[in-house]
Amino acid sequence: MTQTVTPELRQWIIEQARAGFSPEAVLKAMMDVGWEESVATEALEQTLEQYVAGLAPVPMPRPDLSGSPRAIDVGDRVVDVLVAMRQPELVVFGNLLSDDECEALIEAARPRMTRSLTVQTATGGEELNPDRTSHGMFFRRGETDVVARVEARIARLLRWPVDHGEGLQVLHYRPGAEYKPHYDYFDPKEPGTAHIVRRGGQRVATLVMYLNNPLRGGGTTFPDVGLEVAPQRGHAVFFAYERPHPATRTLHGGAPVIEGEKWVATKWLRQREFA
Ligand SMILES: O=C(O)CCC(=O)C(=O)O
Ligand SMILES: [Fe+2]
Repeated sequence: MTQTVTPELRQWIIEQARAGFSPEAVLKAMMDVGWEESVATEALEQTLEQYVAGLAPVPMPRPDLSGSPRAIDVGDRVVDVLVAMRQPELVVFGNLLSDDECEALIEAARPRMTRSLTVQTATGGEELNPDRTSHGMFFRRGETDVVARVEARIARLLRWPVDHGEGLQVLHYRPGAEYKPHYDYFDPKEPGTAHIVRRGGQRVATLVMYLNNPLRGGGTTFPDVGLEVAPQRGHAVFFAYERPHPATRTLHGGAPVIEGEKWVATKWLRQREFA
């Protein structure tokens, strides 16, 4: 006797998937009530494929690169698109910040710099990290006029609300200082992550803005793809990670500064409002 796959069965399969059951578990449940393995497998594959294809894409911060623009007008400035990459999803921008804005950010940050800490996903606290020998500070969102202006510009460029962003972080590297390769998302396997993402959800994208010109060294490296972005005042590198997984190839680091010093401002974007 041939078995037919009804709309009710397809609906049931979708409900099981949405409840978090693995395809293997659903297959076993179907076979337990008498479905032939080949029919059940086919029904599962077809139904889930159609279901996933019909899902709305997850909204993400990203610039509008449709039509391959050479530059993007964000209202108060025309930002150059210098490099765009798919894997990792990455864009290098030129002319995002004016020299005056870079200077103002450095001067407002300078008196508040302390040795950089990293969020410790094991506990949800913060720790001194030997892989990170820069000094840093955080601005509150909108803390100064320049901060507010830059944040509003980023929101228009990346089409992501200001309130979904963390406060701007400023980092200062002296010769020899570096930030070893790391991911910016919070590792889902670490016990502290659940607590961290309660506020604003995961990090889904990063914008590193260069505030000065180191003489040598200090690029932002992406070891998985052998890419190094030169730190050039007013430029920025954007990269996005739709899920917190190494497959996004967003492993990156701040290469050691060889000569001169390096100042950057980092904006991390969250899934939801970061209150
Ligand atoms: O300094 C850099 O180039 C990278 C900074 C960075 O990775 C970060 O702030 O998360
Ligand atoms: Fe980073």
